[in-house]
This record gives sequence, C-alpha cells and structure tokens, in this order.
Amino acid sequence: MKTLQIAVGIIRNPQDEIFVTRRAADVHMANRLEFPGGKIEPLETPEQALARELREEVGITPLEISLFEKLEYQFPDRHLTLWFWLVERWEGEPWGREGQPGQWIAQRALDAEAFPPANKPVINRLMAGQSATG
Ligand SMILES: Nc1nc2c([nH]c(=O)n2[C@@H]2O[C@H](COP(=O)(O)OP(=O)(O)OP(=O)(O)O)[C@@H](O)[C@H]2O)c(=O)[nH]1
Ligand SMILES: [Mg+2]
Repeated sequence: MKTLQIAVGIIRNPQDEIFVTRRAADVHMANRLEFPGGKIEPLETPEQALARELREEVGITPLEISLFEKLEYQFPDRHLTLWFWLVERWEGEPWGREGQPGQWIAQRALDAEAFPPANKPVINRLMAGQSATG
C-alpha cells in the first residue's frame, strides 16, 4: 500500500474566488478539478512542499498561508495524508504552467463531485463560507 503526504493550496482572491486546475487525462483522479499541489518530498516540510508545488504548477509564490484542514483518506490502492493550505496572499498571477487548464470559481459555486472524493469536507466548508482555522 502506497502512503502519500500531499500539500495543496486553496488560492483565494478578495472576491472569494478560488483558483483550481483540471487534472490530466492520464493520472490518478483523471480529469477531476483539483487544488494545485502535490507530493511532499522526504526532506521537505509541508509548507516548503506547498511553495515548491505552487511555483512549479501555477507560477506563484505564497506570501502567507494558514492550515485550513489536514485529513486522511484511504483509496483502494493508496493512503493519503492531505494538507490543505489557505493562500490569500501571493506573488504573481496563477496560471496552468504545466498545460493544465486553470479557472477561478466562486467559493460558494464549487461542486464537490468535480473534485477527488478526499476533498469533500474541504469543499463543504468552503461552500459554507468558512475561513481558516489558523
Ligand atoms: N493536487 C491535488 N491532489 C489531490 C487533491 N485531492 C486529492 O485527493 N489529491 C490526490 O493527491 C495526490 C496528489 O498527487 P499529484 O499527482 O498532484 O502529485 P505531484 O504534483 O507531486 O505529481 P507527480 O508526482 O506526478 O509529479 C493524487 O493521488 C491526487 O489524486 C487536490 O485537491 N489537489
Ligand atoms: Mg500535482
């Protein structure tokens, strides 16, 4: 069983829109919407992994982050620990640097079904208008 530690960014602008990207057709959770992010490497902290992934995938540098939620999720073939960071201050303008389509979606209009199942509690909190726990 694979165990993966994942850091992802909930990039939220002052209009309460969130930047999401669409996963490629040939990877785990193909074609789902996602928060940009990825696997935490062995010598990285979750914060460092987030900064690296956001730079690589969407070309921004987070300036201030807070932990929105940390949760465990069991897929049939893998166990995930997911760190969801809220990012409300950053440098640069996010775009799909790896060719993945990106879009801003109003927080309250997010659709949990469009994301991987692990994201559900997070999507529900965002749709309810909740902010960071700190
Ligand atoms: N990026 C991202 N991954 C998520 C989310 N929700 C979720 O279950 N995942 C899962 O977490 C894992 C993240 O892996 P990833 O494919 O983004 O990792 P990565 O960027 O390091 O990719 P690579 O190793 O192929 O370069 C996948 O198994 C993915 O299905 C999410 O909101 N964002
Ligand atoms: Mg990724």
